Amino acid sequence: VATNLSSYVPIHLQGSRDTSLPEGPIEPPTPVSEVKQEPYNLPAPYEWITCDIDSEEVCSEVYSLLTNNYVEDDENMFRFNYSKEFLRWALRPPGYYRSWHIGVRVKSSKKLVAFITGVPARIRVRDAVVLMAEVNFLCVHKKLRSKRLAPVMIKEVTRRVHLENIWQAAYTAGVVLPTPITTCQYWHRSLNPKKLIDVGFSRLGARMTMSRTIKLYKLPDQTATPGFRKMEPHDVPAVTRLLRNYLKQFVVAPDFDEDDVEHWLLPKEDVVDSYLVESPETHEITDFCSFYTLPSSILGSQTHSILKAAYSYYNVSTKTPLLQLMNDALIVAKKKDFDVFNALDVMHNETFLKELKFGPGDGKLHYYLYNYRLKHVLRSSELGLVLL
Ligand SMILES: COc1cccc(CC(=N)NC(=O)c2cccnc2OC2CCNCC2)c1
Repeated sequence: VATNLSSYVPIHLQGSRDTSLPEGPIEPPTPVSEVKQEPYNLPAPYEWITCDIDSEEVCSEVYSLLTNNYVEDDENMFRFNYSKEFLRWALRPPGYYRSWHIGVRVKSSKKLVAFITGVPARIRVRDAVVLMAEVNFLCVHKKLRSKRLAPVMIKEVTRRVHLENIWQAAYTAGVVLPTPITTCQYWHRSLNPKKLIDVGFSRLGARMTMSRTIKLYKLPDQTATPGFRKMEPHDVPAVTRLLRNYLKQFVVAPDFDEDDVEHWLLPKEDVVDSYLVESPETHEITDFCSFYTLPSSILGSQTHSILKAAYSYYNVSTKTPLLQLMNDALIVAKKKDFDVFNALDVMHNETFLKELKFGPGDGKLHYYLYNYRLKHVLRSSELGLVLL
């Protein structure tokens, strides 16, 4: 029988799609003593500066650099506007290294013109818990673009991570680089549709009036779930158990302990909100939802300057349907005057997105692991990691 040659699989590859490199670290660690001890060279006018984010002055410089030069949407209408409180939270988790908060400044003027950060995180990949750096906030001043600063900053943060005997990293990007472990679609749920249309974030639907649109997105005044309340410090052990158990089902997920949960998930005003469901009968904590606060500057509007956005963080549903839990999250976000609630199609989010009237965003967020090989690209629903 003539075989269709295009479907021919060489004998040594039959049985499994890829028998070459196993899943796991690609390059083995080297002794820390063999890591380059001195910083990489910068172009002449610039120098490295380790940013002490605790310092009000330095934090303000970092805030201003990001506010004016960090990531914009594809149509350059919005720019992320991380607050100083948010940056201090994001950059000082348990075990953080000040040396991983890396700035570049002009030698003469001392002006901060670029930034990149890492924070340590225990990330589980299938059954392996790996200590990694989460790399974020890579930013070069608009006037210094294509001076090849970004590649040397990435090398420098990698060098400083290696000096702490850490050999893997995780990061996201809106652009495709070699090789995403997964690609997520982002979704938006209007909370203040009139403002979103006024500033050009959303458009009035066909055959839709403004009043019809406002009605479409209207939410109840009160949450629906009995026992739904803000998370409090005494809830940390129970939330840790609940979250660890839930995250087990995902291929890649943080390996949170109680110190991590206390830092990343206890409510912090204008930074992170977290709620849980405590059963009125048994007082057992059965469900959890959280979102972080990341406003965006509105670049071309006379009437508004800030878009107040909530970003879905970690959600756990064991008794309350996820749909109802997330609708309660929308209700509290609306009451806190957020304009929009954003979510990626990670974990089980796709089960509620359409039904809760999220609309697809116009871009994708790609996730990457440095120096760790996965045999197959993941479905976004296999991902249990949300980066800031
Ligand atoms: C609305 O204002 C924006 C300002 C800048 C960029 C974008 C589009 C965009 N790039 N959005 C996302 O990356 C995104 C969409 C939904 C959920 N998380 C997201 O990104 C997070 C995680 C990665 N670091 C930035 C924040 C929107």
